[in-house]
Amino acid sequence: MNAGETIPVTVLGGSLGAGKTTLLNHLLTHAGDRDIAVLVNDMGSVNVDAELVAEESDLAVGDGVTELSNGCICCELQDDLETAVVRLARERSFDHLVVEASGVSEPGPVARLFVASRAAARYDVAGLATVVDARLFADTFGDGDPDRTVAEEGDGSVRPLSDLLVEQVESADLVVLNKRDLVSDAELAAVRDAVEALRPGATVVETTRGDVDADLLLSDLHDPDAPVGWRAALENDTGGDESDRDGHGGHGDHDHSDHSDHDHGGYGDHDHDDTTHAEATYGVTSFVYRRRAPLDPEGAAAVLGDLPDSVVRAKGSLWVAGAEDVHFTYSQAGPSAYVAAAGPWVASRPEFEQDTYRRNHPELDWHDDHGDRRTELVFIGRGMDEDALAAALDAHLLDPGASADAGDFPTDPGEEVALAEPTRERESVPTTGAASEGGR
Ligand SMILES: Nc1nc2c(ncn2[C@@H]2O[C@H](COP(=O)(O)OP(=O)(O)OP(=O)(O)O)[C@@H](O)[C@H]2O)c(=O)[nH]1
Repeated sequence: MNAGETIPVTVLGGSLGAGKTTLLNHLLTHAGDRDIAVLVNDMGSVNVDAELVAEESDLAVGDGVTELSNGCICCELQDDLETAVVRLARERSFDHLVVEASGVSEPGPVARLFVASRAAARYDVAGLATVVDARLFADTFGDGDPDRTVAEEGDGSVRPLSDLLVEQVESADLVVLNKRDLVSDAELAAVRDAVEALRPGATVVETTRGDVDADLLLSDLHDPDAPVGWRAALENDTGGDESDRDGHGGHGDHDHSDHSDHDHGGYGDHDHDDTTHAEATYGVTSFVYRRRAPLDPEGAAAVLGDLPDSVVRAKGSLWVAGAEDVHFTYSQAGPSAYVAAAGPWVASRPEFEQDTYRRNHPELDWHDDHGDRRTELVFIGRGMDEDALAAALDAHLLDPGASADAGDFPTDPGEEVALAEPTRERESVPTTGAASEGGR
């Protein structure tokens, strides 16, 4: 590398036991004459992964492989990671850096480190690769063994594995469907469907024991502008002309403004996002439910806490009666669904703040009466009964200002409550190969 040149970085993510270390070893033994530096993060105090990688590749820890232990690099080890990568670039010359994030790290924040820190001057993100345990994914989003749908976070708390799987796929440029040998063709097709829906446009490859093509993995795959599935649906939808968004034109038989026979400010629709590759290729559809009216809290919680299995992912904003100043966000992935208080609506802030905000965000969808208050949810799934889903939510629409008790909904910014969550038992979480393959 010449002075001043940046080093490409590939961030490797994936759930616990998905096969990241196996893939890394495959990569190191098939790297040809490339000089690859590897940075491995492991959750335990002993960095098992670094040792395994070093062992199999004849590299000593501290030589080609640098270890960071005792934490998750997306949160408490960010500073260490930054220091380590800057030091690495100073002390050694190499062609490519691969960072293996622990199985519970979110790859996004790790990648951002290389864009927005001291490391940015030395590195360029070439891609985010997510290794998916195809077996685990099929189980989590298929029939679902609830005991397996839990992962432990760095701080010792638990969160549904399904959430993490979804996030790791959503941010990937390359999705490696590993453990091909443990799924049937039909299961693999279903996993591909879901992955395509969550991350349209990502490159998807199938591997056994991480036998990924080194050239592909190390190539420049990163598209920072490629939106994740749900965001793509939302953006495609809001990108339409105003008449579409008002439900007065455009999407013909998918326009459900007639579900709300009372006037909610003339803003009710339910549109297909019919532009995605996933839909054309895999029969995966998404649609946006958007209403300018508050939802009855209890009814909304009942519907959104028990979505049909056909929905793989749902996400968006909620306007909830009884808490009309709180902008709620909603996120569902497989068997888990959460509502969080994101803070006040812009329309609930003092007027001068509203003006400033709107000046700085001209794209903000603003309604004369309701400001930015809205319910706007995108649903991604296979074979969804969109009419039934829209009707189920419409049944709980109230008039703006209607009194209601928002009882269980969170109100402090950042506070989150579960509308649905899988069984939270730690002992069945696959943390090693033996455990992840047990019970199959
Ligand atoms: N059957 C099968 N087993 C695999 C495959 N790839 C990896 N494994 C096994 O799965 C287990 C976990 O693989 P690792 O490479 O350690 O996974 P990891 O993602 O690095 O795991 P963590 O670091 O704990 O997150 C090991 O026992 C591997 O031998 C595969 O394609 N098929």
